[in-house]
Amino acid sequence: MTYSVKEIFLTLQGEGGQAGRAAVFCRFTGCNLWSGRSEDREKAQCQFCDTDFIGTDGPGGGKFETAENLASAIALQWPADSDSYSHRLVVFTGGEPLLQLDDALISAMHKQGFSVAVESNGTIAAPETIDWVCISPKAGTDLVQTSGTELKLVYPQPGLDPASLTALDFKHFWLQPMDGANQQDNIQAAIRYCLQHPQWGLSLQTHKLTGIP
Ligand SMILES: C[S@@+](CC[C@H](N)C(=O)[O-])C[C@H]1O[C@@H](n2cnc3c(N)ncnc32)[C@H](O)[C@@H]1O
Ligand SMILES: Nc1nc2[nH]cc(C(=O)O)c2c(=O)[nH]1
Ligand code: SF4
Ligand SMILES: [Mg+2]
Repeated sequence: MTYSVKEIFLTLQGEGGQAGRAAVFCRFTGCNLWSGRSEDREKAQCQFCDTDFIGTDGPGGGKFETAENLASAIALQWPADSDSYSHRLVVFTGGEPLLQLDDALISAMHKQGFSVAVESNGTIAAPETIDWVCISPKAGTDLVQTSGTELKLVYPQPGLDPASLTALDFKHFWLQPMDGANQQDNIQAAIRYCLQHPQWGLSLQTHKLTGIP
């Protein structure tokens, strides 16, 4: 299949349980919960997105005809230093990566020596061979992927109480303050919630604090 990619870049994972780790990010084009156009935001199922995932015009973006071609483009971003080989990590995100991430691409990344992580909204089942599954549920949508490595809830979301998620099969539970107009209030609210509900930890978007991509 042909993969549509907005951008590919090396950075530090900014969020969740792998925050601080070097990773190549592959951001796929397109999402099933929003068109990505500002004029459609009010009627979208997900209205707080902080990301441009339209088109293939970002750094390293484009159309990739095969899994092997895309895997090679991702691997080229990793530092050449041989000591770093065992730490190879790719994070597939978007947009919604599970619209495109398939067994062929996961397998091609494993052949290149990469651990494979995904950031998904949980409305599409994740292939079982993914090494690190981060699910970030969205209010008013059907959660299909109810297990994984970490559940990262953008907080607060009217209509989605964290307590309704705590019985799901995840190793880690994070509250990530919603970025936007009320960010400072949202950070304080998330801190208060974590203090009272210790199953939850705080996930700050550290790449925004440091100004890296
Ligand atoms: C842009 S999304 C792409 C992956 C996938 N579509 C999803 O929603 O999980 C990457 C991460 O950013 C989070 N996110 C998006 N907008 C945000 C915002 N305004 N504040 C905090 N986190 C946000 C998402 O919940 C998700 O965990
Ligand atoms: N540094 C960095 N970490 C991230 N973790 C999740 C991201 C995403 O947009 O999916 C993201 C991102 O865009 N940048
Ligand atoms: S589901 Fe993810 S990519 Fe899609 S609009 Fe929401 S935050 Fe953005
Ligand atoms: Mg992001």
